[in-house]
Amino acid sequence: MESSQGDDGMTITVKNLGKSYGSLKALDIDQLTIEPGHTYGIVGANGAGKTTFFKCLTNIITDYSGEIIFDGHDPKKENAILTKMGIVLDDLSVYKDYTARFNIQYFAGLRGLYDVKKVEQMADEIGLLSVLDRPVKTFSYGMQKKLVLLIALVNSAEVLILDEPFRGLDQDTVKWFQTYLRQWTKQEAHTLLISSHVQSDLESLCETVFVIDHGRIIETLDLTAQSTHAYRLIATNNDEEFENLLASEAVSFVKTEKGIKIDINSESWKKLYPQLAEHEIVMTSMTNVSILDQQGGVA
Ligand SMILES: Nc1ncnc2c1ncn2[C@@H]1O[C@H](COP(=O)(O)OP(=O)(O)OP(=O)(O)O)[C@@H](O)[C@H]1O
Repeated sequence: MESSQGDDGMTITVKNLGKSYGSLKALDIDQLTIEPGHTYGIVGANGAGKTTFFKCLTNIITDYSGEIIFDGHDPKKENAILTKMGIVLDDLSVYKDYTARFNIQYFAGLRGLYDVKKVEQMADEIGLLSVLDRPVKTFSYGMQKKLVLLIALVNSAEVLILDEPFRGLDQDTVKWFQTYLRQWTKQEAHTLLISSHVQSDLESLCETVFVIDHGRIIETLDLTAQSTHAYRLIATNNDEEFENLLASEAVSFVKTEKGIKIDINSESWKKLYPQLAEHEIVMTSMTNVSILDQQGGVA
């Protein structure tokens, strides 16, 4: 088994990972590596297997087949390795009868780390300072979400695993956490793995995105490599003529329900674009296509 030492961060390798609920195969991942110091997203439809995957990674689910290895350590046998991880799952499992401050102290104390000033400053910035001494059961969903995120962030983790971390948060708080995470991931050896149904969250935070479908990783998108492409959905006054022109000039395109998808940075499109007027083709709309909608690219 491979092993890395010191402060180089943690490599997570997944091999032949399988998890079933009764007859339902919820997870079936052949091979996947999470490199230290990188940022990863995971996308997939409801029920695709994201939470199950995160629960296996964090040892909440242990009856999986195959292996998950952290720097040569099997977390099922050596669960101390999990103290290097900060985890936020959607079920908000904290001690609800106790105060927010107790929960922060308790979970941070498990790692022997607790910087009161840092915690209070962060709590202040996200509007939790005045309620730190209230029992968590009196918190709204959003306040509880802020608390579990705060706990994950103050714990000086090397790896953050965040399942839908921004669901239920207001826009200002989402921006605060995104800014914090961007700074956090810039520090060497910090690794982020995040799921979100909001594509812009992943685009702004992740270098690599795994697409999961029925428990399988069906695609791995390199968002850094795709940044040179700029896909647009274009509608015109005469789509049929427009498509003929694109085909005759060898401009790659995909016809979708919402319009004709084109990489407007491609050389062939740049050459064709000035000719549209000659052919009496007028663009009636042009909208951005998210990178994560570009799976499979342009034909
Ligand atoms: N405890 C459980 N018992 C039985 N089936 C389960 C259980 N947990 C999850 N499943 C099933 O496993 C599959 C994967 O669920 P999972 O929660 O991992 O999906 P997800 O991608 O996180 O979905 P969502 O985006 O809706 O949160 C689904 O078909 C789900 O119904």
